[in-house]
Amino acid sequence: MAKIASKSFWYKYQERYQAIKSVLCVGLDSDFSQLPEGVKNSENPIWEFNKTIIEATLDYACAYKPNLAFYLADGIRGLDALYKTVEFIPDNLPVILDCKIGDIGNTMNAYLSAFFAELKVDAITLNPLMGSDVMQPVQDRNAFAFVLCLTSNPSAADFLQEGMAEKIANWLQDYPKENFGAVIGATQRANIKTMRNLLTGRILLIPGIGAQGGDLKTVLQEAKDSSETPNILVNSSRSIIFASKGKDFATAAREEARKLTQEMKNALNRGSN
Ligand SMILES: O=C(O)c1cc(=O)[nH]c(=O)n1[C@@H]1O[C@H](COP(=O)(O)O)[C@@H](O)[C@H]1O
Repeated sequence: MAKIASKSFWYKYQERYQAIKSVLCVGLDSDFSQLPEGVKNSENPIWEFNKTIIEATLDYACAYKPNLAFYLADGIRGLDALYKTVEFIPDNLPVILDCKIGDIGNTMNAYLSAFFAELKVDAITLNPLMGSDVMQPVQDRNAFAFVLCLTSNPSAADFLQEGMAEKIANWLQDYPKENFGAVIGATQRANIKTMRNLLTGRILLIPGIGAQGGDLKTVLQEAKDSSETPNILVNSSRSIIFASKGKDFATAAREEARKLTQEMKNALNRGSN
């Protein structure tokens, strides 16, 4: 099995953070139905939109996270947009494909070939419900996955009550931090600190601020690691990319990314004083 040759997600994240001190992950949830009217008539609307959004937000992004669902929903054209998007993002910015996969070994290997060898993303999101079968192929390739641990949706409480989130966090301790991070939803306010303590040294991907209502300052205070790097990525999708649906969508996205990055820097600095 070919190992991932390029610099791994873990190192790309650390270097990008040190270079621009931003923990912002721009979510490319480029839902065709939500695109500005002016873009919808182009040959490949999602690609045209993404290119403009990436150019507008590049200075503030620590990482990008396209969500596979929105590309599949636009058929072959959407997949073409996804390939073009991943290729367009500069190599020093890590790309996380949000695909939430988790399956038996040979199926996992097919997914991993598709995403790491063909599409060439730096990391994926992974659903651990099937057990360790889903983790080993990632580690064997020296790839990187964010394991769903405590999600941002309302029904995540079902798993919390069963102690699943803590179980997954404890289970992760047997796997290298260079290969596995964890997803912790920003809406899980009461549990973020506990999860961070169980996941020391690991990169946490935190979705759920903005449109889903998670509180940015609390999240940053509780989720940041005690090391030199906060080891967090705070994802925002709709509130950035659809900040405006008019002709000014690129400047509106840039302004939203700038504002969020500044708010995050302030909150992180305040915590360290
Ligand atoms: O894995 C994810 O990224 C994810 C996990 C989770 O618990 N909650 C969650 O919202 N997400 C994803 O994060 C993004 C959130 O988008 P916004 O609510 O528009 O910022 C979407 O792509 C979701 O699929």
